[in-house]
Amino acid sequence: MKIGCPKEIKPQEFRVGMTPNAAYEAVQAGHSVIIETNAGTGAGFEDTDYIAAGAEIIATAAEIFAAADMIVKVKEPQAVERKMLREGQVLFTYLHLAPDPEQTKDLIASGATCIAYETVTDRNGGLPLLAPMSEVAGKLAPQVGAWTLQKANGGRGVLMGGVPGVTPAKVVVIGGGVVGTHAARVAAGMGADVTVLDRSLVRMRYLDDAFAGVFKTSFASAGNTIELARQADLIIGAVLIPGAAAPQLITRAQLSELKPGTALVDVAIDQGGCFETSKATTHQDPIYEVDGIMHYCVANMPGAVARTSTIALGNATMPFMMALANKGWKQACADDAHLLAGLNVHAGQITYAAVGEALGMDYITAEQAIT
Ligand SMILES: NC(=O)C1=CN([C@@H]2O[C@H](COP(=O)(O)OP(=O)(O)OC[C@H]3O[C@@H](n4cnc5c(N)ncnc54)[C@H](O)[C@@H]3O)[C@@H](O)[C@H]2O)C=CC1
Ligand SMILES: CC(=O)C(=O)O
Ligand SMILES: [Mg+2]
Repeated sequence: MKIGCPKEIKPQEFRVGMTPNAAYEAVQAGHSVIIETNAGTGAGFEDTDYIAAGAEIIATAAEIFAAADMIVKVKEPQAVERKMLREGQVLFTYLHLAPDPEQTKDLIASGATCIAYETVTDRNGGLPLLAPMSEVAGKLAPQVGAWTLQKANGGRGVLMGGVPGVTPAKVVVIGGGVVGTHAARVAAGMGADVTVLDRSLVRMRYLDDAFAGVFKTSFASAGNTIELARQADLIIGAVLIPGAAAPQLITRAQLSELKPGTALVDVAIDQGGCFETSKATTHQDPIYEVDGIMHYCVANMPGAVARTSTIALGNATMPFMMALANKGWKQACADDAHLLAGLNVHAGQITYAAVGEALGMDYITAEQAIT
């Protein structure tokens, strides 16, 4: 199979879909790998590293899209990339379709087979291709939250860890999964007073066992959420219902109940965001204010630490990419229900229920798509 990896074109996105190690693995298995020139530079991988791995360097994305049987990327294809996809081609990347009708319509129109990293599952009920980037974004969230809290950035002027004689910042993390746990650990490590809200009692039992004394847990009822939000300096949104649009847990009307200059970091923005007033921002212009409350809503947070993120993502995607290349997408998905769970669009149809439901569009099941 010919595997193609274009340079990411989303603003300030420095990650790359294939590391030289991934290229080497594919080449050793008899596949050919084409990489757009300078695709890895932002993550510290030079064209010469890919050539040493046995890949070929290609001048333009257009040539990659035209030649490759499978495109491996990081972020959802941008409009110009979607025009280059074609029927029979496999796209393996993050998609986040539920809040994105335009992208969904373009992928349907392309006829391509689109497998979304974020809905591939594992046998423990986890999301193995989302997890590494959730670990990164979770660890970044208190860091960017602390920056947003600084007075010059519109924040309350509260230091995360406080100082002797002054209490630390109160941090509320909504959603105690991968993002939430990593965010809570780092915020607690900075000395903040941290509470994690979740609706899963099973998850909260685990968090309490593992992190008692580090951070507190609380059930994410609407009442508890607003009560803790009123006291918070920093609120981190980290909920997920896989594949679906994020539930909105703080409304615009409720912003007036928060302390002026509170920082909201909505990591769940790639699924539409869990605060009513969230809208996606970029690393170039990451924060904005609504009713005196500062919002940070960057949809590709891990791009800020592109080298760490690229290597972490590549470690996770490699076995799935190899299965797709070695067996072809249909056999690979037929053999592995967890990879099949990643199928979001195939040959002009949505194949993931939560995406169809979120967008009010027709869908078939992934099982129907492979039979
Ligand atoms: N902005 C960015 O750059 C990035 C965003 N993300 C996003 O962060 C979000 C969280 O991802 P993960 O932590 O990996 O998911 P996860 O599945 O590990 O955790 C989500 C948690 O939310 C909880 N939850 C669901 N509904 C809830 C509700 N109404 N109230 C309270 N808790 C609720 C679940 O019980 C679960 O524990 C996802 O939308 C993911 O796409 C992930 C990486 C990077
Ligand atoms: C998960 C995701 O959207 C990202 O890493 O950018
Ligand atoms: Mg998006």
